[in-house]
Amino acid sequence: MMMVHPVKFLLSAAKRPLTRCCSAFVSRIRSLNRLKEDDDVCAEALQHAQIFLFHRLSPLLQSSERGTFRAVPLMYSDIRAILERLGSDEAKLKESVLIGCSEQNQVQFCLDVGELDQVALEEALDGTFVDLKKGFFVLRRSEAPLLAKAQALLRWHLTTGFCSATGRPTCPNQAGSQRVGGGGGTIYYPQMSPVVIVLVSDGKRCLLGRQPSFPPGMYSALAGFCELGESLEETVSREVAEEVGLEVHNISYSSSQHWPFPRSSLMLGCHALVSPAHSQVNVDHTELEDARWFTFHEITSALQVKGLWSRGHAPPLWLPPKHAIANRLITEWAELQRCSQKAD
Ligand SMILES: NC(=O)C1=CN([C@@H]2O[C@H](COP(=O)(O)OP(=O)(O)OC[C@H]3O[C@@H](n4cnc5c(N)ncnc54)[C@H](OP(=O)(O)O)[C@@H]3O)[C@@H](O)[C@H]2O)C=CC1
Ligand SMILES: [Mg+2]
Repeated sequence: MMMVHPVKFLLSAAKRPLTRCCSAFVSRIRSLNRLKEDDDVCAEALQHAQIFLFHRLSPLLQSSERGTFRAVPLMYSDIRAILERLGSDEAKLKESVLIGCSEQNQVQFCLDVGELDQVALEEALDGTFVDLKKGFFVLRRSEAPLLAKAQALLRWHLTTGFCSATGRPTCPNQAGSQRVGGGGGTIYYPQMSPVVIVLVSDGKRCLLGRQPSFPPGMYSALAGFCELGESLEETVSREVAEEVGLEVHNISYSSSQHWPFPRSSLMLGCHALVSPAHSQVNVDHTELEDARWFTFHEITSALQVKGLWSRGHAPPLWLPPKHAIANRLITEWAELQRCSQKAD
């Protein structure tokens, strides 16, 4: 198995002095920003960083206990040796893209080696390149967002090699946080799509819908892409009206999440109410296979379902896994119901 050296890139590589009173978090953020701004400092950091390898956008994973996967961070020198063995060279490592910095001050990059032989790489690295759609839900919750971010950035680089206006090549900075060129010196930044996801309640029940592509029995909160010119509240109102024919009020923001499927989205999680007198659902079947109201009892039972079930023993309702913001919204709603039932 490939050894990962415990070398840490000390943030002192960022030479700009930081104010003494900075918290560790602020120091980390500012140092990361410096790496995005200064190609030389970033190239130096790369030599001591953890690098997560991808093959055609599938991350390198190792299976661990109880059917889970874990990410495999490698060091620069390890990857250089493997690249040389497989007929590539150190220059490839320059394509690495900065993705973050751990709490232990370990700078983290990712690199796609999709042009190299997958089987030979997997043998050399003692791991498997796993489709993120499969790997995401069995990765540790601390690792899944990092690999999702890495895949999003790598995909963006793969698809923005040329300027859409001039057709000329664009060139990344060393951190891979932007691409410049295309003839006019235009700077291109990674793009993502804002999406609202809303848990609608009538005070006693919550409304969930399912798309034909969902696994059997799975229902989730309603979601939809923001249109240009809309506020968060306007998107929530429009999506609920379009998909289930209801008018919502009391929209409140809960939290957000980067979501990698099918492409990078910023999921903006909300709660909203409908009046119990106007809660008759009218589903648009071009968008949803079904949508219906669920009671507190149905939701709390579904939240207790753990892991996968055997064929023939599927629960009546299956909710999105804990990695998904939909699960967080449903859990928040159930908690609120529990509190208000206690207060009654
Ligand atoms: N993390 C979580 O908990 C959850 C995440 N989600 C995610 O939310 C996202 C949106 O939900 P969904 O109900 O599908 O959205 P919508 O209800 O907006 O419907 C999707 C359709 O909108 C069109 N569309 C409009 N703008 C875009 C855009 N920028 N990118 C892609 N398609 C666009 C596409 O139609 P066409 O191709 O016909 O033009 C697409 O098929 C999904 O990607 C889904 O993965 C959903 C539920 C839970
Ligand atoms: Mg939708």
